[in-house]
Amino acid sequence: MRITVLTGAGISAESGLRTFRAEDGLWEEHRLEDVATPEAYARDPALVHRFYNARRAAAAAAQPNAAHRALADLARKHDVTLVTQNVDDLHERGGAPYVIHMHGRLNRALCAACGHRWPSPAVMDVTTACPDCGSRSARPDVVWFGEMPYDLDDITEELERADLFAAIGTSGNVYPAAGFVRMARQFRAHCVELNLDRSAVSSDFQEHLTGPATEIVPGWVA
Ligand SMILES: CC(C)NC(=O)[C@H](Cc1c[nH]c2ccccc12)NC(=O)[C@H](CCCC/N=C(/NCCC(=O)O)S[C@H]1O[C@H](COP(=O)(O)OP(=O)(O)OC[C@H]2O[C@@H](n3cnc4c(N)ncnc43)[C@H](O)[C@@H]2O)[C@@H](O)[C@H]1O)NC(=O)OCc1ccccc1
Repeated sequence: MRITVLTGAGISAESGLRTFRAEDGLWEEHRLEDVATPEAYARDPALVHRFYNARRAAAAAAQPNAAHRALADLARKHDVTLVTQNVDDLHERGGAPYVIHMHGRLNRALCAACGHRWPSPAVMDVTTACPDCGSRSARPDVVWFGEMPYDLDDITEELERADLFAAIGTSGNVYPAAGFVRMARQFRAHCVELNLDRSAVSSDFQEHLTGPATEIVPGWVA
């Protein structure tokens, strides 16, 4: 059985990482366009660095939970492609052998001048230099709004050959990720949504498991 799994911020919520749209969500005190767009970075790189330094520290202090570990088990037993919108590394620390980070990673830096990538220092700021070209235009290696997500060709290929597509802890508001369920349906995959509550694309799924990820994901995997 070929399984493609898409995860969002909800799977890391019980590890203490804030989601985006909840009342105490990340976007509460920060306007998305002020911290997660290339324009924001050009306008006020110091603010953007502070935002991602805080998230990098929170992710480093967090521990993978039972949902992360259950997906690692699933990946050891089945032909699983694990795609995440999350920029934390809790899937890997939960034992997942391979993870597609379609929106990038907090623990990697990207040189906006030469494109070089390297393991991110815990704290970055406007003086952080690229170890390759020396220019001081280091940014977090995350995909900002208006930028092309990573590995879309590989993801599309997996969606086309999936027998089962599962979305876990995602609100279905951000594209192209929110459109994956429709692509999987087109290729006759069975689609299941695992979430605390309904999402913006719940009607596209044939099956719904509702509850906290640490409770419903291990049960679904078993
Ligand atoms: C706001 C939205 C309308 N805008 C977009 O979607 C835009 C524009 C757009 C493109 N196509 C469209 C079509 C229609 C409308 C708009 C668009 N998309 C883009 O700009 C994308 C780039 C988007 C990526 C931006 N970067 C992120 N992250 C990295 C940075 C960072 O993290 O700072 S997005 C970021 O927000 C999203 C947050 O969503 P979720 O993860 O779902 O989190 P959320 O808080 O919303 O929901 C949490 C869910 O969990 C549940 N939950 C909570 N606790 C638990 C719990 N305990 N257990 C279980 N579930 C739980 C909740 O109930 C809830 O349902 C994630 O994707 C996350 O990565 N790029 C692009 O389109 O490029 C060109 C292109 C063109 C053609 C083809 C390809 C590309």
